[in-house]
Amino acid sequence: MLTIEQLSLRLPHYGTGYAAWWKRSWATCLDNLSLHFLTGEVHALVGASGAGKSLLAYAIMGLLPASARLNGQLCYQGQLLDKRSQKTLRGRELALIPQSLNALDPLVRTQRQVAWAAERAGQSSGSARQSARQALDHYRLDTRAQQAYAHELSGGMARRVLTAMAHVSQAQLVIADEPTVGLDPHQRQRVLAALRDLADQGKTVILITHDLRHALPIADRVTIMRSGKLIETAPAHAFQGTGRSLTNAYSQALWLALPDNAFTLPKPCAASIADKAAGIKAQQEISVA
Ligand SMILES: Nc1ncnc2c1ncn2[C@@H]1O[C@H](COP(=O)(O)OP(=O)(O)OP(=O)(O)O)[C@@H](O)[C@H]1O
Ligand code: NI
Repeated sequence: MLTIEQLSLRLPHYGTGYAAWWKRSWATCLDNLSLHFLTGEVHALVGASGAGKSLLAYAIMGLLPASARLNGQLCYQGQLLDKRSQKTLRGRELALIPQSLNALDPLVRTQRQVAWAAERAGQSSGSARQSARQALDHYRLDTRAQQAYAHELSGGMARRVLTAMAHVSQAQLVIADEPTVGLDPHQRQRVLAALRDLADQGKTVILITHDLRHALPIADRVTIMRSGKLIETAPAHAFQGTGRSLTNAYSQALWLALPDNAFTLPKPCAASIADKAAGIKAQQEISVA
């Protein structure tokens, strides 16, 4: 349903220090990515902080900064996805549940915000109000939460409001950027279940996370990213045992570095020791972050 072909992204980057602040160079933030997302799947994008996950989401949504230099091609339902079509499809066919909860308007009550999302997708104001109520009920937000302002919601509730907005937009492609950050296990479970539910209804869900453990229970496939590059795409069930079905040492290391898997660590062979060490370090950095 969405195909990415040889996508590269460069962003301007300014020197530091008195002598160099005005010098502009270009940083390659996404490096020649090719990837295909299927209808009805939860596809997890997993990688450490700075891997390029959010930038890939912005590239798909057409929300990159004006200075961005993008090469390569995006195709949605067989049609070229360019700036113009992204603008038309955003909020209708394509929805982003953003990483920052600041995306909620602090001055508007929950139900009204969700109704606006439905109106943007083409519903009349009456039916938008009804869709908003239904969606918020569906995500188990009670009447009090539906009438609350953003600052009165818990992190988990706010994520479910953002998910309800994606739900009423009827989007076929939903990208959830780090939806589990800062949530307790119960809230996290609810948010992940809501995303799985969207995929089971035939939508495509891209789940961006730095935590493989959160992705695996609901993902069909997992793509590992590192420093703007795609490392490996594998079915979620490949992440088991000693990770032998994974083809890349970094993916294996990410899997084996999870706390519950530490005891299965095999004696690393000389050729992969460096990459495994890097992977474990990345995982530790992630855990600290
Ligand atoms: N507007 C920007 N201008 C220049 N560089 C940027 C910009 N946005 C992001 N970057 C750089 O691109 C790289 C990838 O950023 P991105 O936000 O996509 O990472 P991420 O994988 O989503 O990380 P996180 O898990 O921390 O959200 C980082 O090194 C970041 O510093
Ligand atoms: Ni991000």
